[in-house]
Amino acid sequence: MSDLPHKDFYTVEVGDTNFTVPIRYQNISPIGMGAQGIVCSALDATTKTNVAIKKLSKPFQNVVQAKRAYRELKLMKLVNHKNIIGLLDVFTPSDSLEEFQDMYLVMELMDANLSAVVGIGLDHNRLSYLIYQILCGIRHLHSAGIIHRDLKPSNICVNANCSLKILDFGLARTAAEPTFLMTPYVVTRYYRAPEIILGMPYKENVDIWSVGCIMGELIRGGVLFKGSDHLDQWMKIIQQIGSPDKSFFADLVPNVRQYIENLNQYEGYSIERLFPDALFHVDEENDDEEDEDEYQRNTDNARDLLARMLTIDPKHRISIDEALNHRYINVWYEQEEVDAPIPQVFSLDVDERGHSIAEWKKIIYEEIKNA
Ligand SMILES: CNC(=O)CN1CCC(Nc2nccc(-c3cnc4ccccn34)n2)CC1
Repeated sequence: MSDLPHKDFYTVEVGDTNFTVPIRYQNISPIGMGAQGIVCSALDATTKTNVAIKKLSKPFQNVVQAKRAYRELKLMKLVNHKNIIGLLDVFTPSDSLEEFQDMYLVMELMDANLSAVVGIGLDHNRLSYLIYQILCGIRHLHSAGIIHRDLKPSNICVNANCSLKILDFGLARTAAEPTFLMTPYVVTRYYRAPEIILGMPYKENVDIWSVGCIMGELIRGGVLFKGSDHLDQWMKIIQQIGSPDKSFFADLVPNVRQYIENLNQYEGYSIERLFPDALFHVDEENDDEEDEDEYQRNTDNARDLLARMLTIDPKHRISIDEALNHRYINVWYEQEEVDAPIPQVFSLDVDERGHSIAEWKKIIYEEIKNA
C-alpha cells in the first residue's frame, strides 16, 4: 500500500524511489545517499531558498532504524546552533497512521561535504576556522547531554564562505552498534577514539579525538588511521602515535587488556615527523619575511593542537574548552558562538526503549504531526 498523497503533494521519480513532497518544494534533484535514505536538493518556493530534503523510507521497519529516526527528529527539533544543521520542515505525505510509510526531513542546503575539501591545500585561516566551528558545534551538543562519538568528514558540510555545519548526532548512548545494516551502506570507523574501539568508558573528549583525525586529514590530504577492522584500526593508531603507557590499559576489561598489552610496543613518531612543514605550505602568495615567520608560528601552533587532540589516553587528551582556548583556535573565539543557549538536556526517555514496530510507527507519526 503506497502513500496516498493528499491534495497539495506531488510525486517525482528519483533514482528507483519516489519523492512525494508538498508542491512548495520545486526542482527536486538527487545529491547523495545517507545512511537512512536518499537526499535531494530543492527550491523552497515559499522562502525562495534552496533546501536539502532527506527521505526516510519506512523508518519504523525495524527497532534500530526507528530509534535512530526518532532520535534524529527529536534532536533536530531540540538543537538550535549555527554549526549544527537546522531542521526547516518535517512531513509525511500520508494522512493517517495506517497509511504512514515515509518521512521527510527538510534542512538548509549546504554547498559541499567536508570530504570534498580534503586534499585541497587549506591555509591556516580557513583550517583554524573550520576546526573552531566543529568545536563550537560539538560543545553545543555536549551542553545538551549529547556525546557524538562518530564525527567524520562525511557528516559535516561546508559552504563556499567556509561556514560549517554538523549533519547528524552520532551514536545513540543505548543502542549497541548494529552488527549489520539493512542497506549496503558501509560504516566508517576511521575517526573513532581508542576508548570506543576498545570498548572502554568514555567522556566528552572522546569527540576531540575525531576532530584531531579530521584536522590531520585536512592537512595530510588522506585518512590518518585507515583500519580494516577494530584491531587494525588500533594498530594503525599505535604505529604512528606510539603505544600509550600502562595506566591507559587499567580501564580495559581483562581479556581485551591481556590481548592488547601483549601486542608489540611502538615508539611512534613525533608530531613534526607525522605532519612536516611541507604539508602546510599551501599559499605561495605570502613571500615576505615576517609573513614567513607568522606562517611558521601558525604551523607550530597547529601541530601543537593536533598533538594534544591525537592523544590516545583520554585522561591526558585536551578538552573541548581547552581546545577552543588554544592559541591556534582562540583567534575566532566569540562568546555567543561558544555559549549558545543550552537546549533542555536530551535523553531518549526511559520508556522509549523497548517499543514494538507498531508502537514506534505511532510514536514517530505523532512526532511528525506535532512538529
Ligand atoms: C562530495 N559531494 C558533495 O560535496 C556534494 N554535496 C554534498 C552536500 C550537499 N548539501 C547538503 N546540505 C544539507 C544536507 C545534506 C545532506 C544531509 N545528509 C546527506 C547525505 C548525503 C548527501 C548530502 N546530505 N547535504 C550538496 C551536494
